[in-house]
Amino acid sequence: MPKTAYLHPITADGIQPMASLGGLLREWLPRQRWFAGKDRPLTDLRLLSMTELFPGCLHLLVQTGQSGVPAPGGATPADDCYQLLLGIQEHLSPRLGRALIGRADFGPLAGLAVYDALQDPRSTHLLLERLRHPGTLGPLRFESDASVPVPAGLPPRLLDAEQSNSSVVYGDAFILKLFRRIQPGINPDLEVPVALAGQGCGRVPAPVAWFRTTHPQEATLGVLQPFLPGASDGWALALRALATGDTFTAEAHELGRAMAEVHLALASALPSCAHTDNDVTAAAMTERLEAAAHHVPALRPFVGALRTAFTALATCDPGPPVQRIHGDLHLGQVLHAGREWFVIDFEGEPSRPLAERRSAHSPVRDIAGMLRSFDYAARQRHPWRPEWARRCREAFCAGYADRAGWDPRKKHALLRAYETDRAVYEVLYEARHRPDWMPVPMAAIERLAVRGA
Ligand SMILES: Nc1ncnc2c1ncn2[C@@H]1O[C@H](COP(=O)(O)OP(=O)(O)O)[C@@H](O)[C@H]1O
Ligand SMILES: O=P(O)(O)O[C@H]1O[C@H](CO)[C@@H](O[C@H]2O[C@H](CO)[C@@H](O)[C@H](O)[C@H]2O)[C@H](O)[C@H]1O
Repeated sequence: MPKTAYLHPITADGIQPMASLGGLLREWLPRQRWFAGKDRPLTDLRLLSMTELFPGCLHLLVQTGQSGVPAPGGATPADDCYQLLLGIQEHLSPRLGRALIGRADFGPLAGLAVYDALQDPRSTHLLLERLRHPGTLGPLRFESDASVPVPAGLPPRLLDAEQSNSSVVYGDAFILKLFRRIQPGINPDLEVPVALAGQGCGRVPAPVAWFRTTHPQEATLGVLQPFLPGASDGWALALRALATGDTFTAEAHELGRAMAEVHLALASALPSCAHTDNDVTAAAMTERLEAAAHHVPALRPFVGALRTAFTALATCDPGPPVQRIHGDLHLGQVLHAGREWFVIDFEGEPSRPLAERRSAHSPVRDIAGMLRSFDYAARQRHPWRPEWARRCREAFCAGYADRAGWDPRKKHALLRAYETDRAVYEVLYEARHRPDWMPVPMAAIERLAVRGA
């Protein structure tokens, strides 16, 4: 039986348990795929809340402090909060060896093994049990859509994907996403699918249970949704088509239609009274470009030429009204199952503040995200296949136009500005997370700077 003495007393600022855990976590956190601040050393770690989920499993919210200048669009050094699930055992079973974070060598946890509880099927099983029984546990609130029964005993499987968060699949029937980087407020990945379900939009799996915290501030922590068995994501399908020499135009056309349907449903589900003028958007894009170029020197020679895309945006026709959108649309965010496209992960670009991600934007931003993704896919082949990407882009826009009633291809200035803004975001994203991928968005930067399309 694990010792639980470390839980008492927890001082108000959590210093007591953190003294034993801090050193271990400081080593482990920066190595996690979902840790966003890899560009700066982690210098401080503070406990914001700690709750015993069940014996031997702690739920933690920790605040990281980092020294150095944050990348643009990133968090300030003091305000990153992460959600952790830690297992504590005296004797860790060998099958959990890979989950070990370390053994505390002093303080209330001295001698105990601390490990990543998400890798422990016992913990993920008990987490589902908590979600199946709505209620309160310290600052945590477990809630559900009572009309959808979740059976007991579904076997858990932690997804081993390149993710910004962590997901556990239960019996190929449900998937739980545990948000890692926590910001105060409702997460759009809960808010938007709930609202779309209310509209009867079947393109987005509807949340069946979720949990949130009330301390230190209200924030969404995790969402359970139906799992689409046998689904393949758009990225895998596009790469497969490229490998076999197939076109992807029929799929891209259907995807365009599906995305237009989601946009139409979003506009009714979460109506927006905001009117953002193109010149305000253009100013924000210019600011992001300059900040990104400050951080990534390779962008600097292109700044002047790229800026012209934003100048043109400021004076072009206003385009479709702003509304709630997906916010980080790419081929990895769409799943093909049973001959239909589904859209997932409405969190928006993870590095942007939550308020910005929850505000209204032009739907062209999502369209540009998907167009960039076809380019990313085509560049995975050598020699790269520009014609393949061009056809997919055309087909996607044609499908979108069929359903939306307006044609993105006729909004050249808007599309160019949003595509440029997205490519700038991608340069930063790759610089921070996958430097080897930098040539992919940099090729688009060159194309957009030189040819303007
Ligand atoms: N409802 C679902 N059905 C099937 N697979 C899913 C579902 N939701 C997510 N996935 C799988 O989980 C992966 C990660 O989900 P995602 O929401 O994109 O997480 P993250 O925000 O961490 O990137 C997706 O790429 C997809 O393969
Ligand atoms: O899916 P996430 O919410 O974690 O989105 C982030 O990571 C994506 C990569 O996993 C990144 O997408 C970029 O790379 C994709 C290929 O791996 C490509 O299809 C996208 O077009 C490209 O933007 C995304 O930008 C980032 O927010």
